[in-house]
Amino acid sequence: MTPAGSLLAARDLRKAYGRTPALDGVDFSVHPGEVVAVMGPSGSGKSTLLHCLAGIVRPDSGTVHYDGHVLTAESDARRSALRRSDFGFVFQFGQLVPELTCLENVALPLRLNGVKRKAAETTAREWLARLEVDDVHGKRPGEVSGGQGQRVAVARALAGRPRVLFADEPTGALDSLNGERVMTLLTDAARDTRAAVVLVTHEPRVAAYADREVVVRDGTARELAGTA
Ligand SMILES: Nc1ncnc2c1ncn2[C@@H]1O[C@H](COP(=O)(O)OP(=O)(O)OP(=O)(O)O)[C@@H](O)[C@H]1O
Repeated sequence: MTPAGSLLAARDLRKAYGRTPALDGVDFSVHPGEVVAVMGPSGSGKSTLLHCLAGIVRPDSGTVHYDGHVLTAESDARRSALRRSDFGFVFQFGQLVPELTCLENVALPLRLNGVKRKAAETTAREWLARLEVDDVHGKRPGEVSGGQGQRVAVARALAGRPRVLFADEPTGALDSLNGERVMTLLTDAARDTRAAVVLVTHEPRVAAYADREVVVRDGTARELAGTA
């Protein structure tokens, strides 16, 4: 069972790395179009939770439901396919392919999902414009600034119209002005497309863009009062 209306929900997730417990009975859910911030101190289990929710890491016990699938019961191949078709990812660093232009980077996930080159590049151009970086089409990631590169990464994550966007410290490498702009563009675009967003951050000013905040501490999660 998943909470009514939720798109992605986890129940009683537990995960240890050897003798180090990372998750110790975590419940979590997110609705379509909702942005949920996952906060907590360093080492509290935020990234592990994100990786379990996205089907990258298999928890030791507990379940993850996604849109009628029990993600935790699916094969590795099926979880990879779902990740490619339904999920988008934005990380702090190094996610663009250095040999490709920014336009090709944004078009890449669409191409991998079978979209023809021309259509993929048209969509990629629209997303680069939406993220206010339409001047970097022909440049490679090494030739653009950190803020521009992060906007390209957000464009790439959203261009495939993911139903869930996973963002792990998406502004961690940016100055505060760039960070705020990226968060505004990211959350506006996600809300427009009704994507659910799982946003891992340790910065309250980034979490402020979320509809709800969940705090992970010592492997357990609780709702931050007043944000639900
Ligand atoms: N691959 C791994 N192998 C061993 N231990 C790990 C691994 N990944 C995480 N851990 C441990 O699990 C716990 C939770 O780590 P996790 O990365 O989920 O925390 P976090 O809240 O995301 O931390 P940070 O904010 O520093 O990124 C920590 O004690 C960490 O050392």
